[in-house]
Amino acid sequence: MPAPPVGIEKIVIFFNGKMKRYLKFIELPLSERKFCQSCQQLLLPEDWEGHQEHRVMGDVSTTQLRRPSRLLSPLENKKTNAQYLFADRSCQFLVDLLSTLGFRRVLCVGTPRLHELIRLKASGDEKSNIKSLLLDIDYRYSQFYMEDSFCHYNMFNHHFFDGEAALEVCRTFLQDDKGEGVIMVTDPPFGGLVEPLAVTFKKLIAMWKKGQSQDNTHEELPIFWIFPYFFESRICQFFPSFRMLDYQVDYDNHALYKHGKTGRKQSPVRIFTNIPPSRIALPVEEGYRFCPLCERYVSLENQHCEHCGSCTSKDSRKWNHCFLCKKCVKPSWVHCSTCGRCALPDHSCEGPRDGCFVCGELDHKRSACPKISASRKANKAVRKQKQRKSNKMKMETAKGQSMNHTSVPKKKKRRERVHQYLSS
Ligand SMILES: C[S@@+](CC[C@H](N)C(=O)[O-])C[C@H]1O[C@@H](n2cnc3c(N)ncnc32)[C@H](O)[C@@H]1O
Ligand SMILES: [Zn+2]
Ligand SMILES: [Zn+2]
Ligand SMILES: [Zn+2]
Ligand SMILES: [Zn+2]
Ligand SMILES: [Zn+2]
Repeated sequence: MPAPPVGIEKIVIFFNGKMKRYLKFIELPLSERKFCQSCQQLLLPEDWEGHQEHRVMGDVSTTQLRRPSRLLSPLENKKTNAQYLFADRSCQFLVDLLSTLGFRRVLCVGTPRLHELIRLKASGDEKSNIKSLLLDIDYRYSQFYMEDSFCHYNMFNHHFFDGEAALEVCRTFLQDDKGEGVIMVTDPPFGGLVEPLAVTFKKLIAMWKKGQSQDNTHEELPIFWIFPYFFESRICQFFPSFRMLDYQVDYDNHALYKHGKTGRKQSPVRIFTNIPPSRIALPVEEGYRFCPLCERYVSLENQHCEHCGSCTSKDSRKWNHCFLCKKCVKPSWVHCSTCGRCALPDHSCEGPRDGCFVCGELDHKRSACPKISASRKANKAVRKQKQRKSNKMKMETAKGQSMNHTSVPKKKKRRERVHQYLSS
């Protein structure tokens, strides 16, 4: 028998069961293209009978197939872990930014809507031919993508559900072109712990590094980590080269929004990155300006403090400089002479202290204290992570149920912290 042409094994892998179904599906006339909303599944004529009592949508167009994040309903099981999808404005901003910065490959970790917009642009515009690989735990997406553009993945323990073949897809993607022109963009569930995520991202960075030539050893894999601003100290503890941008990431279905004075929605979500902020222009028409002293774009309300020497606001409100604390503080805080620092006016000076029990700072709790040994906490998180069965999560997601990674008391604590930040 003649030897198969080079690469045939790879092609065979692509045409697995799911893909065969997809190819059959797009061959169907429009009137026979159905999607079961109850089961979140594309239906072939032989499946129809089993879904008679379900909510079935007909005439699924090619345009709809190219935007699975609109066809699938976002997972909304838990407030802290819901699938928050980018609003068009933010998604468009990200794609334009990636293109302006000259990236040719984007590893999308938990960003299905960004992945699909990149692919849409690439198919419609010859010039912007950016490739994208999506890693996500939401298995429903496997119906719409080949194995070279989607891997079923758990970002909390760096697990590829389809084993070595999927890991190889990711490795090739990161190491292609000697690792040049690639960026990782991630938007993890906000209820997730920073430590296991950081451990995972370091593994992806190491994978990318292995494809680098020897003389590039000091280079870093460019990353956009999208997360609420109040995790800044935690993220920078693991990735000291990261800076937080002022850009407010908007979502279609975000529970943490609150209305600002202008009536405009204020999002607490920001971009953390190791790309110099001076290279990232934020849209002036959306209320950002360039601060020549800080050499970065900031929101209009974020004023440059001459005493601190920087634009100090973290939450896009105007912060005030306190000469006693020698730093800028949130507008809602006043200096308390009993405590010797700024705090909310209704804090209790006696009784249990607000803020951190370890270092006394008011802007974080003990659990987020940068002074507690990072390694001790990371080890604890990894131990906890190991205890969780990865297949439990696989089953839960397949059923569209909870994607819960944290114990109940921890989650409750985190929700309280989020609330505390948003109401101060
Ligand atoms: C906050 S949403 C971000 C979606 C993004 N804003 C978008 O529009 O493309 C979190 C994403 O991470 C995925 N996700 C949740 N838990 C995950 C896990 N353990 N491993 C990998 N992905 C996960 C969800 O399915 C979801 O797509
Ligand atoms: Zn059904
Ligand atoms: Zn400034
Ligand atoms: Zn100041
Ligand atoms: Zn003060
Ligand atoms: Zn006090």
